[in-house]
Amino acid sequence: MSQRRVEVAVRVRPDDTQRPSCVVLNARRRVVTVSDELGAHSSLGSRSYREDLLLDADVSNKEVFRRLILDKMNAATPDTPDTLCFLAYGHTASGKTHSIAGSDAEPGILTLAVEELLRREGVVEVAMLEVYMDSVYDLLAEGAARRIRRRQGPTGMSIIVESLATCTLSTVAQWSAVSAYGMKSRRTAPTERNPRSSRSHAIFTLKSRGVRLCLVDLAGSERQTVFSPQLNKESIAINKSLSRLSTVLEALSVQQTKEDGTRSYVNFRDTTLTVLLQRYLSGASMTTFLACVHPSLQFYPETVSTLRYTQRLKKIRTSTTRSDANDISELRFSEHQTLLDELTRLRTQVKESRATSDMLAAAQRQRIAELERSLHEQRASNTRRGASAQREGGHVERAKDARRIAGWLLSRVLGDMPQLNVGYDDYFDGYFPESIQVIGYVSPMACLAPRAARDTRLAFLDVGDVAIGLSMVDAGIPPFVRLHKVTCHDVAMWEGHECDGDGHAVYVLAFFEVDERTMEPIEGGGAGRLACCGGYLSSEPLLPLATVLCMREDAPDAAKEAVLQRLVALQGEQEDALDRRAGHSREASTAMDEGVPVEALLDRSLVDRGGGADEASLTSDLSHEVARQARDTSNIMTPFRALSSSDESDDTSSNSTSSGSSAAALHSPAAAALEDVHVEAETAPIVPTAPPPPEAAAQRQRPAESPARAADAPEARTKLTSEEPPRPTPPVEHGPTKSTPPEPEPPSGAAAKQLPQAPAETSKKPLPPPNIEEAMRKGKHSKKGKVKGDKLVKPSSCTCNIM
Ligand SMILES: Nc1ncnc2c1ncn2[C@@H]1O[C@H](COP(=O)(O)OP(=O)(O)OP(=O)(O)O)[C@@H](O)[C@H]1O
Repeated sequence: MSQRRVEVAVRVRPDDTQRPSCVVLNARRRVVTVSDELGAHSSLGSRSYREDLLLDADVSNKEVFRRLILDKMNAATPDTPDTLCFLAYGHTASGKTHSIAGSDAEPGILTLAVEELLRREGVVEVAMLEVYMDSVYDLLAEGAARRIRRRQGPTGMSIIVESLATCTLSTVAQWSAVSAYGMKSRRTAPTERNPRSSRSHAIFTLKSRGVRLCLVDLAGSERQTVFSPQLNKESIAINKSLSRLSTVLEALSVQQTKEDGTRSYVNFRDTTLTVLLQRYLSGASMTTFLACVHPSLQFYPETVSTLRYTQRLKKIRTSTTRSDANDISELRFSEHQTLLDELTRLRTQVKESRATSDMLAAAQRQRIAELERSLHEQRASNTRRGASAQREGGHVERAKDARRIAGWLLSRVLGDMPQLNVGYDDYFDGYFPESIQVIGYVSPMACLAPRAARDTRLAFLDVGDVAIGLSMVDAGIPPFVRLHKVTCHDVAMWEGHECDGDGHAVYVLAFFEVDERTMEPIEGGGAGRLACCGGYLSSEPLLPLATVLCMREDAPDAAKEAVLQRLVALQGEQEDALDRRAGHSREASTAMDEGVPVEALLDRSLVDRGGGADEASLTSDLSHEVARQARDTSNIMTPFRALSSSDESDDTSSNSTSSGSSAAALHSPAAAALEDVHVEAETAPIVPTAPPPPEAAAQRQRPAESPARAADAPEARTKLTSEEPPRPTPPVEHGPTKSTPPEPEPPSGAAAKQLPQAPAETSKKPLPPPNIEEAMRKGKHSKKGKVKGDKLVKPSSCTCNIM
């Protein structure tokens, strides 16, 4: 006996347009009214349609699933068809795909059905296909295998889709993977009304022991107003298949039972879609049509058309037919047993992998706790350090600014006196392969204290860019960065160096001291390990000790000079910003803006120091700061430690009159120069000076005095410095050769233009007495050669140290 097995539900999606609504639902009477109060589509007027079920815009997919599928699954009896079919129908952008496939935020009916079947039976078989331009494509197959053929089953009622891939699933995770793959394979395209409009009809089949489900996401009926050959072709195919479906439904709705008990003929063969849906519309299933509508007045004609369609569906009557035994969707008993076995095996696997992941999670939790503890400790120690810095010298921020400016002034001195950097340069040079040369570096002040010993507790990061390297001194680097070990010589593996215009590579390496609390070596061959040296992983933000610029040794000097000029220019920009903030004069940076060579900056800085009262007091502040930092090695930004006495016995024996790390740092050649700057700025009037008498030169070559001695004898220091000529650098003795002092090497290039040749011609402030001979006597021969024979010379490519 024929009966009604097609149910119709109307779902109104939320309105995303700013237009008035044209749909009113009367849930009690189950009537939808579509009205055009503004008369925009007056010819159609207001219509009412009675439906089986109404779902308004607040209803979720879960609720739709419960009311339209779950309730039927629960109410199934041996007399009802074992197949449930669910078709989403409606115009474009009305919410069909949202209902069936859902979104990341809201799972669709398909996922909810898979989860339910897995819960009930532990296993489910899934197939997905799409009908595109009247051809069938397997959504779970790849490449050419996607296009598949259909054929009539032996009884004529069923359709067999040949070689359709089916997946047997036992977990939700497996389903997630399968559905993501299948959905991605669907043909979609942006259209006028839907940025992800389905260009095909999709049919999803779920089979388990008791139930089989067919979910159909029909492509939306649409009118193309924008000309696009492809979209138009697709639209024609979509509208044609929907129109044939409509014809079939119309025929079914008026289908008569003949005298011999047979039913009048309905032609399903015109399109692939109707062929595939035949069994679901002919009594072998309980079928639900979900008519999706958009409430906006803009979609008034489409909404009326969809609801008219539903009226036809309500008239369809079918007689029950049983499933075709040869249908591919049939699960046979032996298969069932196999599936149960597989299910048991998979469940055991899941249990085991859960145990493993529990162990991993416990280890990770422990590691996180450790990291949090050390972070906490470090924060506490930073706070203590910050508080003591405030007690000592006032505001921390101001001290930082002063340090930067002081560092810059000092770099001008050192820029022209590379011999004072000898220990520092050698320190970094010692780490790199012969082919790589250090050409400049950016560092906080106290790092200038040379460290002769090769200390392997250093790590570096190739930051790839001079500007980034410069800003890192202040900003630091974020945590969880992999750093190279200092011994890493595999230059090809250093990341992302920049190249100058002529293709000369510039390596910008930020150096960090290895701290066991915040950095750990990466052991084993895991993915996090650097292939060249293994590397360290930092778990905390870090501030570099120094950022070192390197180039290939054989790069032309002009290229090296250009990189340094760029560094100087960048530093100038930073200094400008600081000046603006602090309200200082910009005069000091003018030279950099104009691109004056590094050598010339020394003179300009000395002239600046001879300026007005404000500058003099600034210089005095700065020189205090310089000296203070030379003593202070505890700052977080200056973790270079002082020279140990075993490393530098010569240094300490010749220079030191006190002990302890700060004293050691102070008596390095650079620190001696700093001390000189300090004393001079405090006491010396700035006067043009005469060339030094030989004794003064000899005096200048003596070891630097301790701060205590300097403070005790300001007169002597004043006298000494006032007698100092700024240039030329005196000859030095080196090694065993104690011959006649050679002539000082004349300055060359830009330096020759800028540096005074005779003291009488200049008003520049005299240079503090650097302890050059001491530095040279220490025998720190840079492999780049800062000493030639008995002569002290500038390196062929200048080294610039800028803070
Ligand atoms: N009930 C709803 N709740 C929230 N968002 C919805 C709802 N219905 C539809 N949408 C959203 O509207 C947009 C269009 O919906 P969807 O893609 O489902 O339309 P469609 O009817 O399948 O269109 P087409 O036929 O062009 O493929 C999507 O971004 C979707 O998330």
